[in-house]
Amino acid sequence: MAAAAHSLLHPPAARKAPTPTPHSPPSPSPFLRLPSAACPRHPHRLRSTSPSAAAADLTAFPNPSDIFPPIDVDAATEVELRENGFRSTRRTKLVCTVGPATSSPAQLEALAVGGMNVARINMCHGDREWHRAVIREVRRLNEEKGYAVAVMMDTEGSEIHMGDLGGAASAKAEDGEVWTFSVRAFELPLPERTINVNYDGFAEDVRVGDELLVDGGMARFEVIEKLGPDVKCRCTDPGLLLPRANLTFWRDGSIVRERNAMLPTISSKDWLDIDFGIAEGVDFIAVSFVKSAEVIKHLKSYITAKSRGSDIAVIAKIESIDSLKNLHEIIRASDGAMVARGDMGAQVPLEQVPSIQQKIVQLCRQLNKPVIVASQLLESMIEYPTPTRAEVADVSEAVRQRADALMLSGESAMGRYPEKALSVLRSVSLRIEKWWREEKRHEALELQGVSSSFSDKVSEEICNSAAKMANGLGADAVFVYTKTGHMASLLSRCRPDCPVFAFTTSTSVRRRLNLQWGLIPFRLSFSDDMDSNLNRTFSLLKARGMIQSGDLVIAICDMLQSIQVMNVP
Ligand SMILES: Nc1ncnc2c1ncn2[C@@H]1O[C@H](COP(=O)(O)OP(=O)(O)OP(=O)(O)O)[C@@H](O)[C@H]1O
Ligand SMILES: CC(=O)C(=O)O
Ligand SMILES: [K+]
Ligand SMILES: [Mg+2]
Repeated sequence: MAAAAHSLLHPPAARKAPTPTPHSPPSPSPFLRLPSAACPRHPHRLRSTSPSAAAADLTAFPNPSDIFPPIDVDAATEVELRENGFRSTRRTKLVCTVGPATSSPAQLEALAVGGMNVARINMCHGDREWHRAVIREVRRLNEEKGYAVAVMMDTEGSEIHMGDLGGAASAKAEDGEVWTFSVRAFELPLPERTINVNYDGFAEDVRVGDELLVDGGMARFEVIEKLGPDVKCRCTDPGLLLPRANLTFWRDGSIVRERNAMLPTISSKDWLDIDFGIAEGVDFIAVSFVKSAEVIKHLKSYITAKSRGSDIAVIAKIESIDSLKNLHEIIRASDGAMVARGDMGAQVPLEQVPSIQQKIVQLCRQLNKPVIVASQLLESMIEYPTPTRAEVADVSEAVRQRADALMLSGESAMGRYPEKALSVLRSVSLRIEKWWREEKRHEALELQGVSSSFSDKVSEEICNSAAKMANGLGADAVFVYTKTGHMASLLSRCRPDCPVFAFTTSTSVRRRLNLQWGLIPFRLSFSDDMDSNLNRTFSLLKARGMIQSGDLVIAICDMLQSIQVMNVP
């Protein structure tokens, strides 16, 4: 299949919502007694008419609820597959923080069309009703329009931060101005140049002469006087103060961690938010300011007990010095990690952030955990319609490191150009991935074994071999039939040259696979008869224009420890 040329920063014309497949409507199978050939939930999706597919449906899956719809893939991905061919589909996944700029149904749909794989909501901002409305709208889009956008809830955590500025969108601190940072509760409106601080011990812990950094240095103050609960500070680096911005204080060149180091990673408010997330069925919970593996293990067992079967993935946000000390254990205990460069850059010298990013990305790959690179990737696009060259280079570097996902924060939450920012991530990812495939494919990362049990080791070896064969033979795709998603993630870990079509029976596994590099997750019911699975998949995908006769496919499966190589008939 010809790869369409993707021009940097000039993505193809904005795509419309998917249109009906251009096939003539098939006649309904006599066995299935369907009212029409169209899927009732997704009327634009036509069912396959191939006799072999119908026969496979009938023999392996007699329950009609398993058959509706026979195969399901994210609508935006389907358009991309049909337009560009699957060799050039995007491998790097995209996470968008949803905020006031993107919370309406139309804005959310525009992000889904633009390739958002995961919608992130940040519990630092907004109230639960607001977040509930966003989660439900994403679910509705998935149900009614055929997208497969997953939802990630990000906890507030209990680090020190400012209050909400009495409702103002931002405040400007100018050089030399004196501001009051206070732990008092104020009546609204807030007195002028006053900032509320959420941590009760703040006024006791800081000392005159300390430096106070807002958002890791977006504005800087010097503590000049302490008056009971009030701390007077002079602005030494002017900047914009945003609601609930993070605060750190520094003494003699290092960050001060007094009693606030003892604050729990998951606060009582966070636990309530987590209950809310479980009840709303989010796919991922990202835990802010993780310090140890214990908190991740605790949360995972809490989720298991509370959510009875539905598995929510726990993502460890690496954004503090403590998390760096315990990096291996934390990542091992988690289902994935986020390089949260915003707060990280407030805790370690900025020049260390790039090497820390690279280290975390590589470690996650070794340990087979998806990793998200987050914060300020396209910061200038909060205000401007094009990124800086340096931002494009930063995005390129994260793609080149082969991180699983890139994340937009303020760019999509409250910026002026959320869709443009997303399209920049998309086109830079596509361009760098293509360049990598063409030029850099020999710079492979030496992967060590990650499995402990014998059967997992077998799965891992099969995935390694399948990926190697796919590269060696120039295969068009690897197909993996997986109930839990585990084999799909092992394949993704190999970062093969071709995309991985991951077929799974469960919608929640399918949404979780959305975060992993190079996977195109499909929901499909399948049996342990691989020949019938393959025939059925080929005819379903061919009917939808997603594969063609002659395409070379390598197929593996959870249940059978074999590798098949075949051309699509
Ligand atoms: N739900 C929301 N309601 C209002 N504003 C929001 C919301 N979500 C995000 N924002 C705005 O977008 C900005 C960037 O969002 P983001 O989630 O990246 O915040 P952050 O403070 O950088 O992240 P974190 O708190 O996880 O470190 C926030 O500072 C806030 O101004
Ligand atoms: C995303 C986030 O929490 C950070 O960068 O700090
Ligand atoms: K957060
Ligand atoms: Mg943070």
